[in-house]
Amino acid sequence: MPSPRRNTEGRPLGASASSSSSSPGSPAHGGSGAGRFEFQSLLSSRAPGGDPTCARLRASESPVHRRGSFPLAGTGPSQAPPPALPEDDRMDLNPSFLGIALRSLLAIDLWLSKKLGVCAGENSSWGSMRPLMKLLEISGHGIPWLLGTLYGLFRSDSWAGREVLMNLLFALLLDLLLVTVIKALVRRRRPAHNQMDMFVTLSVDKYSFPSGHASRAALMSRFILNHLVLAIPLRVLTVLWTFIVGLSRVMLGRHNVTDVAFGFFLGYMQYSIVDYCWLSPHNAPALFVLWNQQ
Ligand SMILES: CC(C)=CCC/C(C)=C/CC/C(C)=C/COP(=O)(O)O
Repeated sequence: MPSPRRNTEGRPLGASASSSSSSPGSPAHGGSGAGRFEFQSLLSSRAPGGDPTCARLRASESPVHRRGSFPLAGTGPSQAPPPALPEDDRMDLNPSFLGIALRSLLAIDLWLSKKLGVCAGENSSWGSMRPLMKLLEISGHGIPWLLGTLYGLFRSDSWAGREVLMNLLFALLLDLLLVTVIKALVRRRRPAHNQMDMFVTLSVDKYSFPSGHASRAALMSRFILNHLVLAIPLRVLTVLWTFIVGLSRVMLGRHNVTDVAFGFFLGYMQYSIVDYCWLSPHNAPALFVLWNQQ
């Protein structure tokens, strides 16, 4: 029986290096061809009256299969059809609309975050603004807020003041806990252009989702607006500070935009939890007993 003709690398002719599995830019590798194919396949299987089986059949005719999985197939009518793909592969070729939307959002997020990361290094286009951004970083850091609250708590001589500060402490600890848990679960790496030169971090702070600074800023600002009587300009400044802290995280290259957006959402929701569980000498007398004894 004649053996198949081979090229100089010993591969059967028709099975070139670029056709085995995937190469950058090839459809199987997620190049533009693959994107187009996936989208067409998705449309045909979702169209009214569209037949998902047909979509799958079209998938088996795709360049991914011809070029990647079956290098010698398709050269004559007598050859057996290629074996069906495993279920997982078909799902990859035919992602849900939600999958495409999420991937697009992620791509926009990465692109925008990189564009906005203008203070990520000394040599970046706005590198001279880096010290100011780092000042904003310290203004939203957990340590000054925790130390300031503890100091206020021990110096306060009014019951109302102690109650507010006790809840502020609870809010800060809750924020630290939730951000740590989510970072450890999601494990999204910080952007590649970030320089890891942050002041006092926890081990989970190598992860970026969600932004702890953004959540703390949103939480603190809602707390302050609800519990301090401030003149309008100071209220505006408080809200402005929150947004500037969030923006500075992206400009410093510490975070992607979605990390900060989710951080704001988280901080906003955390205030609702704190407000709902508001600690007072009536519902948590043990916490206030320290001052009763003074
Ligand atoms: C009581 C205790 C464990 C305090 C630790 C305070 C601390 C080191 C907080 C970390 C703050 C920080 C660097 C957060 C990271 O913020 P991202 O905006 O970069 O996520």
